[in-house]
Amino acid sequence: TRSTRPQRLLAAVQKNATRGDPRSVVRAIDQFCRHKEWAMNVGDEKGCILDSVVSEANPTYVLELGTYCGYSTVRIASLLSPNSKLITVEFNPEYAKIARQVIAWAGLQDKINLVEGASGDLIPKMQEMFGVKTFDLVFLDHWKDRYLPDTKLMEKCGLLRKGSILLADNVICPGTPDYLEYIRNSPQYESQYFKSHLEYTKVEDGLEKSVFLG
Ligand SMILES: Nc1ncnc2c1ncn2CCCCCNC(=O)c1cc(-c2ccc(F)cc2)cc(O)c1O
Ligand SMILES: [Mg+2]
Repeated sequence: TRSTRPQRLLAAVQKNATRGDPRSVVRAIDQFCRHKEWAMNVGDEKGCILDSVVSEANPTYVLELGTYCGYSTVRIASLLSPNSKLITVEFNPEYAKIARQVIAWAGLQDKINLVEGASGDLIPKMQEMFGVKTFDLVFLDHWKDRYLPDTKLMEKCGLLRKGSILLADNVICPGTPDYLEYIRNSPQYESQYFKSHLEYTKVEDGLEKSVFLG
């Protein structure tokens, strides 16, 4: 049977990237998506904004919601300091299978815990499963109608501390209107919009960075 797009993306990584070199994995995926087949990675343009937010935050504990093929997982983990951890949550087992291989190719499996399941089910279990108290940075890139309920759930579970950063992809395209409305009007957050483009296109999109004020 015909291969899937994630399988073809993984093949491009294994063909064009150097084992153990995360930046070459990121570059190989961007090349594949720009010249061969579009895929819903955060991409190179928004990826630079992601890099600057991660570098500035220098987080110890990172949560990513929505792994897909592991592009942003590898991109973030490549910037983390030695004792830090990234937990990434993926709902789709096919995506998770590919992401594990992309993460292994980058040589980052020791920094990354990929857990399969729905964010709404797993968020309440984060403390017991991984011994994490609070997350310093959360990257939201999963179902767009889960951004708001999962943010409220993280607040309720005490997973955010004063200064925790939420970085949300796709707030314009496909769009997360209820999340934007909430986070921009809540006195508990200080938000900033980084205007950019939908990955590999000229369509407007952007990242919303919000600092939890506690
Ligand atoms: N742990 C969990 N819990 C719940 N859902 C979970 C999950 N883990 C995964 N999912 C299920 C999310 C599946 C992918 C989410 N991302 C997206 O849907 C997405 C779509 C576009 C897009 C834009 C314009 C277009 F024309 C077409 C597509 C771009 C993006 O950057 C996107 O991130
Ligand atoms: Mg996205």
